[in-house]
Amino acid sequence: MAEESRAKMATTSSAELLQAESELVRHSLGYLKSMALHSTVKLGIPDALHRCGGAASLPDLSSALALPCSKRPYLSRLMKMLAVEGIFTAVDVPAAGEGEGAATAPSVRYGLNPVSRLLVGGGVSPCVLMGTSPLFLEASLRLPQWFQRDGEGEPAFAMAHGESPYATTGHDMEFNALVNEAMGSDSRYMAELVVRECGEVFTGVTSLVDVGGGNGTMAAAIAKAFPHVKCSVLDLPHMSYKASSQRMSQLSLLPAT
Ligand SMILES: C[S@@+](CC[C@H](N)C(=O)[O-])C[C@H]1O[C@@H](n2cnc3c(N)ncnc32)[C@H](O)[C@@H]1O
Repeated sequence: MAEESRAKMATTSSAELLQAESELVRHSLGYLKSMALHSTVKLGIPDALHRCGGAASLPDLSSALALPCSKRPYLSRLMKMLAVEGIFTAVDVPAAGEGEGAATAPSVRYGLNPVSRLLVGGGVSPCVLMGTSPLFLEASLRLPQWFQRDGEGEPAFAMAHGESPYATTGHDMEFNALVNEAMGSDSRYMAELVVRECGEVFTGVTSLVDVGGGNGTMAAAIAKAFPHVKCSVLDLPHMSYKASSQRMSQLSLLPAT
């Protein structure tokens, strides 16, 4: 062991060393929290809880998800982790009856909270899937090299994939759909808030252009709520515009060249 490390260990208590080591392990595996959230969306857990009335015991949730019996015990770990992270609620259900004669063992019911409710019925699930997509994860692994290069230089995504995310959406249709759905789902949710909370900013406005307006979700919501505003969306030609947006007379689409 290097002299310096030995000196450090001599001045640090065993409890502190154990705590420090467990902090490092916790942070090194921190990406598993993102992957647990990714699994939640892929497995359809928020929708399953919603179908169960908003909360369910583990056996009921397993049945609703139609998981193979061999995997059911692991659902408990996943749900416990997600509840600790604030994605679901966890309520202890005490045993019915006492001692040996108890009719049921103590159990836990997991339920939706404001965070996981955003994932019901699709909600903003596409944002979770985009954030945890392999292309973005690979880009994040380029961060050390990005720091080592002088100047602003290429962003980490371009270092990993040789082009910007919006160039990739031009030829990778799966990634294009992922990005469009993520942006659209976020805009749908944000549009509601913008219209409800910030309506006064459109007073006196007769037209607007949403530059980089994606699939036109935000512009369509503004056009619908404020019929006096003529809205245009400028975006790259391969963005898939919502059919409903195209039908609105005061909304036009301007493909960028
Ligand atoms: C972060 S997304 C925002 C999407 C949209 N505002 C929304 O909330 O759904 C950025 C948008 O900018 C668009 N974009 C990127 N480069 C562009 C360019 N050179 N000209 C026009 N739009 C561009 C992308 O296609 C993408 O839709």
